[in-house]
Amino acid sequence: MTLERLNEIKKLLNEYNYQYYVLDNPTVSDQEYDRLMQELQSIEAKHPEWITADSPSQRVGGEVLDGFQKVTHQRMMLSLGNIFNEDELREFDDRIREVYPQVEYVCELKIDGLAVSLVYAQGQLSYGATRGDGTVGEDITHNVKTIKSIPLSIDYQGDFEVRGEIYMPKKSFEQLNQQRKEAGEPLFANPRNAAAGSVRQLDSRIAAKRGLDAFLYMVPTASEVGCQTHKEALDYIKQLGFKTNPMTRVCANIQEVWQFIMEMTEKRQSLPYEIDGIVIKVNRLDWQERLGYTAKVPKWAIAYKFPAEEVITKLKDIVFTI
Ligand SMILES: NC(=O)c1cc2c(=O)c3cc(F)ccc3oc2nc1N
Repeated sequence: MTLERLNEIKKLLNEYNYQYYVLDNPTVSDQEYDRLMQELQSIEAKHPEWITADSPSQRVGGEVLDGFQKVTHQRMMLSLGNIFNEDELREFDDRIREVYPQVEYVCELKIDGLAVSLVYAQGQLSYGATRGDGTVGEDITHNVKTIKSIPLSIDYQGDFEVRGEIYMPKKSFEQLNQQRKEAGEPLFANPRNAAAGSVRQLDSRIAAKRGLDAFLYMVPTASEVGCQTHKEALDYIKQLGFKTNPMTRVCANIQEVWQFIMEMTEKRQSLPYEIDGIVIKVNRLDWQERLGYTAKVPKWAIAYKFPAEEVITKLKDIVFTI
């Protein structure tokens, strides 16, 4: 019966997507994947009433919108306060330790992309939205669906939101600018602009070809699903099938945080995606709540920003001339 075959193929392709795009560890050849996708699309062409929102065929894009809908975030999407050196990091730590003398942090790479909120209902992706002004963002669901590491359905039946960063890997960025150069089109200045320009495309077929990816890093209702710490929240969404960043590290104190920052400053150039800093978060979720927010930023997290590249080259020059 072709409906059984259809469901069997969907299960296979979703599994292959997960292995290839989330685990970065494909187990089948591209040919085998394409053959199955063609079989899926031919069955769906014959039986459009069998097409579901989470079918792998929905990833290739095809919707062309005439404008973006607005979405109001159930919880504000704030940005992070910035610090730029070790002294400011210690000041951040001092402020936290006034309330909690012993505090464990989680350090994450600060992916240089654009923030996204993914909302699921009854296990299906309901919508994806940009941060916008923190309260109202743009509905970019049609383009989010083309990002193959973002699951179209999850094994969680209640309402569920997860937030992260959509980014363009360096390789995709170089390929895209090479194509644009050959086509005589203006180049993107950096992967962040290219990612932002791609998710703002009204035609999802264009976004589908941009090689976008995403890391998820925040679960607003983590404590409601039984997580005590931010690290547990990250592990929770990972087991739901979301892509989380493998470099994340729990640090027992601010010395270990600074050690991580030094290590990542070295490793930064070799990463397959751009980062513009390190995000440091208090690990315990109840302490995050207690520490709270200012009008614009959380008090329990901070972004250490790397010095801009040109500054580094200038400093080298100065040292050289002296
Ligand atoms: N770019 C990032 O890789 C990244 C960004 C944020 C945020 O913007 C952010 C904003 C908040 F209000 C709270 C936590 C956050 O955590 C974050 N964690 C990250 N890893």
